[in-house]
Amino acid sequence: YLTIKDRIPQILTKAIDTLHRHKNEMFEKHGEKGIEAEKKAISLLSKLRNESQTDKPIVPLVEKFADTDIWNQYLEHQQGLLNDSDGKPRWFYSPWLFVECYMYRRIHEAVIQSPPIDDFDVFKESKEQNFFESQESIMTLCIHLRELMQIIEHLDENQLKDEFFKLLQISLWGNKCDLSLSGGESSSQKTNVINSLEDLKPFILVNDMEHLWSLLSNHKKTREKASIVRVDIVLDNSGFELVTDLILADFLLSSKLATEIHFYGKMIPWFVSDTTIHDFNWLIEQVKYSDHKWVSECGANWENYVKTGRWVYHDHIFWTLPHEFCAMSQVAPDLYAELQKAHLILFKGDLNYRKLTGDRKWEFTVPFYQALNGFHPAPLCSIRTLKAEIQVGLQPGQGEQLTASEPNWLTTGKYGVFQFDGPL
Ligand SMILES: O=P(O)(O)OC[C@H]1O[C@](O)(CO)[C@@H](O)[C@@H]1O
Ligand SMILES: [Mn+2]
Repeated sequence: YLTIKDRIPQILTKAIDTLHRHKNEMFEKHGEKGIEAEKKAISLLSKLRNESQTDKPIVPLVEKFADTDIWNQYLEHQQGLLNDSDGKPRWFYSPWLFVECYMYRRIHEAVIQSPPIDDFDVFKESKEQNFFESQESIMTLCIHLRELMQIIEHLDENQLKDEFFKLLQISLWGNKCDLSLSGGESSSQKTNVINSLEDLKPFILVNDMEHLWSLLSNHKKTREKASIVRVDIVLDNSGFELVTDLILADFLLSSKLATEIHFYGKMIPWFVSDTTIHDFNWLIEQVKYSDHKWVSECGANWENYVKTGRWVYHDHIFWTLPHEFCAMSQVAPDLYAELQKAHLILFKGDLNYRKLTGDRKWEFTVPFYQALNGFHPAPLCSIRTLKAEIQVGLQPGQGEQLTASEPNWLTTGKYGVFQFDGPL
């Protein structure tokens, strides 16, 4: 209710304002046609805002795009779920996950209906701002990584495990910084997160980090010389969070816990801050051109991993569909088959958790395995701070206790989980 009532209008208003402010740039690039296109996109977004605020029916997509038919089929499926046979799904009377995804897909539709500005990312500015505002933390993390690289060969098992756990936790708390929860308002990282890790530990409600370590360190011990250990990361937000993920990915290679990292991002701008291929490349470039020698070395290494294929970035339209992940093997069998090649899949963030668990009102004690509802492409782990009212796999009484002491514990991003599924 809060998302549809407050966040969506706020995000749309911000998108409209962004288009307004780029008017001159569009004129310089495309002349009068650019101005016309900007006007058209604005009017489509205003219409969208009005539809949502007045609880209009959710209408099919009209503009042809790779996923238009799948979306419209899904809409029909939603309609089929309504008891009332000629009732249409509406903004305030449909599943949250579906409506929220639909809103971002309609923003994209407004933009692709407005050539020549059809590649404009209305959230790009906010994502870049998040990166620049987190500069100091990013620098601290990159320097930490470079220092680690110089001694990594000399670390014993326990020390390596400690470092692995540190970088996992940094990537977890990096997930606090998304922009859709704050309605697109700035949410950057300003404190030194490395020093806060010990204080934050009590807020990790499910902590399966040990499983991740035993899985990867066993592969490292038992693998043949030229064989592959592949870790896949389903990315969430660009900016600070993406830096924490790339640092973890760099460490996995340097520590030889993995030999290949595969990343998955979004094909269209999504939930304000989610990473697209453009954001991914832009961020690596930014880090590479840092004035600080060690920071820029990180960027150069990352670019090199991409060039040499040790880091692989994948696009797939499935990630911006409204479907829960248990539908993946049906809806996107090629993607499911790709994920099956991983030795471990890390799912970053809250939206991925909602899709892993089908965004259902599960009992807190339901096992994660059960909530995954048949989605087991490979051993997987959700790394997520809690921003939505879904949590499974807790100890009996744990959820109730939290509710009694902190009514908003599920939605503030203060708590986090490392939740693992796979053979032990
Ligand atoms: O970037 P994350 O961690 O997926 O968080 C996004 C979350 O913010 C919200 O958009 C807020 O409504 C949730 O729907 C979503 O789960
Ligand atoms: Mn996100």
